[in-house]
Amino acid sequence: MNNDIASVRVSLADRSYDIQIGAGLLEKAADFVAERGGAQHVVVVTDTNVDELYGDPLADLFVEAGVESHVLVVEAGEPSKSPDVAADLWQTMLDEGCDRQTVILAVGGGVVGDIAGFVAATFARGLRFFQMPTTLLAQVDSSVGGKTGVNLEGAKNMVGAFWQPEGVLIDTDVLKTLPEREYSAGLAEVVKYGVILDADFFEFLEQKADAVVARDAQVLREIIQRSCRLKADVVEADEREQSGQRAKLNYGHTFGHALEAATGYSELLHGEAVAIGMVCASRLAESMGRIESSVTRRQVELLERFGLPVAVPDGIELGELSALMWRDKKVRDGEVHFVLPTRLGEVETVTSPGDDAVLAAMAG
Ligand SMILES: NC(=O)c1ccc[n+]([C@@H]2O[C@H](COP(=O)([O-])OP(=O)(O)OC[C@H]3O[C@@H](n4cnc5c(N)ncnc54)[C@H](O)[C@@H]3O)[C@@H](O)[C@H]2O)c1
Ligand SMILES: O=C(O)C(=O)C[C@@H](O)[C@H](O)[C@H](O)COP(=O)(O)O
Ligand SMILES: [Zn+2]
Repeated sequence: MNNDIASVRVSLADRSYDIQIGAGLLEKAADFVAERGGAQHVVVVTDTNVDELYGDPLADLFVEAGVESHVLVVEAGEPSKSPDVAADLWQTMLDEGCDRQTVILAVGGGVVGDIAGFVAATFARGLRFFQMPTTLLAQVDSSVGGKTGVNLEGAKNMVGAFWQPEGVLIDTDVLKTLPEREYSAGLAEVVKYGVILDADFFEFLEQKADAVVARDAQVLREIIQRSCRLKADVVEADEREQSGQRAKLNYGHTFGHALEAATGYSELLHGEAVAIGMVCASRLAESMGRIESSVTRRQVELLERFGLPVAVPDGIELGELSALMWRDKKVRDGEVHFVLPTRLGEVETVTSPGDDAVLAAMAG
């Protein structure tokens, strides 16, 4: 194992925690939770793919550490982020004798992290919770910041809670087994950070694009650390999305979530929908005269280089997408709010730009 561990602190008063990033950290999982959680009983929530790859070594680690553990496995994929699956997990935990001393460890991608976090926030009115993200998307985004929840039909993440983990352990080695399409999906959220917060980071991604695609270990580690720091800064400033700052992290998501809902959460991956959504949002900003066309062009080129889609797929009715946007959590006083770029590295929120402009942005 490479002992070089990077650490990112998320400072949230009594809810502060560390994100540890390094190669081979999976083998520290049991100690990481036991040291912080003082845990005697850990419920590991994971999915079928991750369990197949990492379930056995993980279970051995808990035995060696003398910590009793149960593994609860959900079906891999977005449909598992549902109220029904949450209810199954609550019931199983009750049947297994879980109580308020039980600690939950999410091991998987954003689906596992979001549903395990939601169960942690709600079972017995709240359990201690840790994240071990295993997709790039989860390592750069979903494991940090405490948004947890499930989808309703036609409305993404509509039921949930803010519930911070008490620690996040990121083993960059597990990305070696991540399928190409899932790796690309994670890169969409990485590009997002460059557009909304950090033009230098965007340029770094452009310059290192080949190394990024090749999953170069050093570049990956830098990307994960910088992304976690950028997200932590936003979460520290606006933990519960009240002041408008956290809404920046939603760039591309008003279009993206509508795309995911319109396709039944099964055709497009979240990162793919966000990639298309960012291009739609940028085009919308361009049509309103808010940015130069080069801002959109550079996003399109980088997203394509990373193997991501940049246009609404054929067969999706644009009017239906537009209607689904009214279920966005950023709707206030009957107005849809879009996060739009003002230049690379900066965004602002714009209220109801008009249906025609929104439809035109999606049409391309
Ligand atoms: N809470 C947040 O702040 C936040 C942020 C961004 C996204 N999200 C949510 O995250 C979800 C998407 O997460 P995701 O992209 O990680 O998808 P995912 O959790 O579905 O994981 C993608 C796939 O990769 C597999 N997998 C996971 N780790 C693997 C590994 N190391 N090797 C091989 N296969 C592996 C999984 O089994 C799954 O099939 C969406 O529901 C999205 O809404 C939440
Ligand atoms: O952490 C946040 O805040 C984000 O917006 C990050 C997004 O990438 C993520 O997809 C999030 O789950 C979207 O949140 P929602 O509030 O729009 O459901
Ligand atoms: Zn997202």
